Amino acid sequence: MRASMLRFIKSLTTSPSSHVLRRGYASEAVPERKVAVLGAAGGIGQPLSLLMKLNPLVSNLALYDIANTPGVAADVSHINTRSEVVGYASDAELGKALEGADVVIIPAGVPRKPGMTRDDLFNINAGIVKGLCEAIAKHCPNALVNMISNPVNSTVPIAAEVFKKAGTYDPKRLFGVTTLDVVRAKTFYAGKAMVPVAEVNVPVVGGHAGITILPLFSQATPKANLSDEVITALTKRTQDGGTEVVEAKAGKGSATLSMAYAGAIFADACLKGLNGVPDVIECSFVQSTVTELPFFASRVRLGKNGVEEVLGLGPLSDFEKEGLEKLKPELKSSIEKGIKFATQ
Ligand SMILES: NC(=O)c1ccc[n+]([C@@H]2O[C@H](COP(=O)([O-])OP(=O)(O)OC[C@H]3O[C@@H](n4cnc5c(N)ncnc54)[C@H](O)[C@@H]3O)[C@@H](O)[C@H]2O)c1
Ligand SMILES: O=C(O)C[C@H](O)C(=O)O
Repeated sequence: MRASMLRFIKSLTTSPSSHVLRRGYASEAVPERKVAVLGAAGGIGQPLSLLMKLNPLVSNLALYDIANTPGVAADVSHINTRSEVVGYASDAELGKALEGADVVIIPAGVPRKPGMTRDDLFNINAGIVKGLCEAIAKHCPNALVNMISNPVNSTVPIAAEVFKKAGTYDPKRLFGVTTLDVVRAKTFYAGKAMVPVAEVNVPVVGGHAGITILPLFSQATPKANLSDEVITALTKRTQDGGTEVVEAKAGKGSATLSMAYAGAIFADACLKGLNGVPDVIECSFVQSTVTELPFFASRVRLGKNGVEEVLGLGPLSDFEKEGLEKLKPELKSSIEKGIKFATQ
């Protein structure tokens, strides 16, 4: 997945776009696909919009934000790639931004400052996500929704409840984006295992906050003989990856560039699945029966209708089994908090 993303970015800088459209993303003509980014002018939204503009699977790119959209849309629209870009700048234009969308990516909402947990964002972001999901239910109920806004462990259940209330809920079409946890786990593992990072695979399961993020380094490939101490340190660094960035940015927000990259990887996987590309697998926080919790992140096979199959956890080490049991109460309460907010 990562290699193909890098390939298409490279190809776009060296080839005319007509050439790019013939490249191997699908054997037949590349179908029309509309992607909407909600929160497109933000720290994540801007580089994510750029990356979606570079993606040859996208034919229409709708950029929506409540502030600064016209400048971002004008800027991105000048790039000579396939998609047509339209900016939508106010609540009144949200419906048009969403109409006909195949994939809706939501990075709208406030980010953390040092000392905050993701749950501290709940009071502001829950309302933002609820409003945007009500509009999705009305204007593009069949879209695949990629939820980036934090706290993901609660915003995904909020979205599910909004869609249920509107009668449009399809669990196959709602995704919490946890790809950044996988991106981090791969990078940190490659550094310790001394293996080429592009070849690394590490599933990350659970949720997207602190100890609910559970990287399964026992299943990492290429295999490496790492000590228990190193695995413990890698696990902690992956769980604290967001905080590492929040602290380094010292009050100027959280991860934006690595998140845009991760969001673009996940949206690309959704588009490939919709287009019928086989064996597209990414980790995501989805409705699940893998554990007793109603939502859980694990590897998911993507297809023409979104989630084709939620894959199981596979064999866990004792350390991972312990981590799994430890994360459940926190994840459960974050899910319940989201459901309560959306149903009250
Ligand atoms: N899932 C993840 O792995 C992950 C990673 C990084 C950040 N995040 C989360 O993503 C969110 C955005 O982070 P950021 O750094 O881009 O923040 P930001 O403040 O830079 O950008 C947020 C954007 O959302 C817009 N916005 C606010 N309310 C809106 C609404 N109702 N409709 C449309 N747009 C609206 C703002 O105008 C702003 O442009 C935060 O909640 C952050 O915690 C998640
Ligand atoms: O840490 C944050 O607040 C942002 C995001 O969830 C991340 O993992 O980087």
